[in-house]
This record gives sequence, C-alpha cells and structure tokens, in this order.
Amino acid sequence: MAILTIIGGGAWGSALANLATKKGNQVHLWSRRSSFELESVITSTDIVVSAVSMKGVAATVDRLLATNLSPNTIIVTVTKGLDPATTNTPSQIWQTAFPHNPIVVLSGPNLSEEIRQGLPAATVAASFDLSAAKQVQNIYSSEIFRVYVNQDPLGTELGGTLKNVFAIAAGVCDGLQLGTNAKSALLTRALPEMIRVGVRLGAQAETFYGLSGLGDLLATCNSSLSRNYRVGFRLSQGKSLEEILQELQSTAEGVNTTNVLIDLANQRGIEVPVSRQVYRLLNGEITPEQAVLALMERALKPEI
Ligand SMILES: NC(=O)C1=CN([C@@H]2O[C@H](COP(=O)(O)OP(=O)(O)OC[C@H]3O[C@@H](n4cnc5c(N)ncnc54)[C@H](O)[C@@H]3O)[C@@H](O)[C@H]2O)C=CC1
Ligand SMILES: O=C(CO)COP(=O)(O)O
Repeated sequence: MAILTIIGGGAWGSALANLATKKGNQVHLWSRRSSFELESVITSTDIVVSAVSMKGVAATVDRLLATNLSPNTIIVTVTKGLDPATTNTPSQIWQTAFPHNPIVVLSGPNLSEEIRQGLPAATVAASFDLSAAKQVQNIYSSEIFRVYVNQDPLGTELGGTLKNVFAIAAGVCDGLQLGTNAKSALLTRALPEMIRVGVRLGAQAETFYGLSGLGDLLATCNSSLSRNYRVGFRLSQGKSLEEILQELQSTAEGVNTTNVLIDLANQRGIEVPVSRQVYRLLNGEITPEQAVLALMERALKPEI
C-alpha cells in the first residue's frame, strides 16, 4: 500500500484517485477548493500525481516547492500540454523544479469517462528512473487498468500531447462527413507528423507506435468523449471557437498545444502540414472546407 496525493480534482484527477483507492492505497485528492492544506499531507506522501491542466502546472509546481517534499517522493505527471512561454513539456518543468525527485509520465488512451465506468484500459508509466516507473506500474495496475513501463518519458508525454491537435482535425473530418477513407488518411499521416516533431525534440520514434502515441491517437480521434474531438466537430458545424470553449466548461488542451506547436515548428523548421491547417482554422484564418482543400492540394511527394 502507498500513500498518494493527487493534485487536481478534475475529470482525470478524480478517475486516477478512484483507481488508486480501489487498489487499497491511501489517497488524498487535493484541489484549490480542498478543505485541507497540501502541506498537511505532503510529508507522508510516497507519490504525488499532478493532474492539473497545462495552465495550472506552473502554479502547482510553485505550491509544491513551498512544501517540504522529500526528494524520494515520486512525482507523476499526467498533463497533456505544452508551456506557451518555453514550449517545455510538463515533465521537463517538473524535473527542472525538482531535480532530485524521480519524475514519471503516465499517459495512454485513457478517456476518463470510460475509466470512471470501470471499462478496461491500458497505459504507460515512463521515466528515466525505471524503478520509479515500476512502482507506479504496481500501484496502478488492476484488472481494469493495465500499466506498461518504458524509459522514454518525453516520447510518452509528446504522444499524448500532440494527438490532441489531430483529435481536433478528426472532429472536423467526422463533422464534415468526409468518410472513412479520409479519416484513415488523416490518422495515418498524423503519426509521422507526431514522430517528426517528437524526434526533433529528443524523443524516440518507436514510442509513438505504442499506447501513448498511436494508441491515444486512435482513442481520441474516434471518440466523441474526447473534448478535443468535440472542438473540431463543432468547428465543422460553424460554431466559433469562443462559443465552443464556453460550452465545453472543461479542458481542451489541443487548442493551446496547436499554437505552441506552430511556434515551435516555425522556430525549428519542422514540417507539420496537418497541424498548420488546424492552427489556421482555430485562429479564424480559414474555414473547415478550406483546410481540407489545402491539405489535398499540397505539393505531391513520396509517402515516406
Ligand atoms: N480527462 C481525460 O480523459 C484525460 C485528461 N488528461 C489530461 O489531464 C489534464 C487534466 O485534465 P482533466 O482533469 O480532464 O481536466 P479538467 O478540466 O476536468 O480539470 C482540470 C484541473 O486542473 C486544475 N487547475 C487548473 N488550473 C489550476 C491552477 N492554476 N492551480 C491548480 N489547479 C488548477 C483544475 O482545478 C482542475 O482540477 C489535462 O492536461 C488533460 O489533457 C490525460 C488523460 C485523460
Ligand atoms: O487524453 C485523453 C484520452 O487519452 C482525453 O482526451 P480529451 O482531452 O480530448 O478529452
């Protein structure tokens, strides 16, 4: 049995708290509205899980820095986003702030609503510190949640983060009723685009063929439970982004991620054709139909 403190009482933080509780662990679920102080539980905590959205990561890091967290405490990050100021991933931010703590990325095809319903799912615990990843694997594995480990936290994290951009595109594709051929082409071309970005940032290409890459791409791009997919679907119905985000009342990380990704791609000269059309659509530069046409009419090239 371990003692976990989960920071962030949103959809994913709550589902992760339930999974760990059902395994017999002691779980403190802390959010900004909690009646207890974070400091009061942190010294006895074995594992801190940060389940806040990207916009809350910096504040959460600062809050934890103000406690006396032991360097032995494992920090698990499940946020799927990129920092607009630095383009860093959440695990990079955590590692910089807590250089002596083991940092583990937990990411995979894990739509929280399905997990809340007790449906089976698999995921990846990734860390440079394999023993920390294995501890998280043991704590979270159950008959409904199968956890694999790997030692590529950056690739694992970027798979979960970048697929949100394509989930928006997939929502547009389905909303416009472009058909199964178009959807298959979109998802297939998304994967090398994710790998191109990931490898340039230092991730391993193979990681993107696993659960946290292809697995999460398939889950998110094929489910109306995905908030990013829903953003794309509603854009295709002519709604404004502002209106959609207002109605969503929840986090769609792909919007911020697309903007940061395009900054990054421009700075480093990385070719990201699908993401670029998602960017133009989100920023009101083109219509969904124009985005499709722009992709179809790109200069012809070899597949690989
Ligand atoms: N819901 C899902 O199916 C999954 C979500 N994720 C990722 O987990 C992260 C959280 O997602 P959800 O729980 O679904 O979102 P949510 O919108 O339900 O909850 C976001 C949480 O972040 C907290 N937060 C935001 N700003 C904060 C701040 N400044 N200080 C402290 N806390 C702050 C909110 O209080 C809330 O608890 C996102 O990065 C998402 O991509 C990952 C896997 C599955
Ligand atoms: O990351 C997710 C599933 O793995 C959740 O997707 P959304 O954030 O699009 O809802």
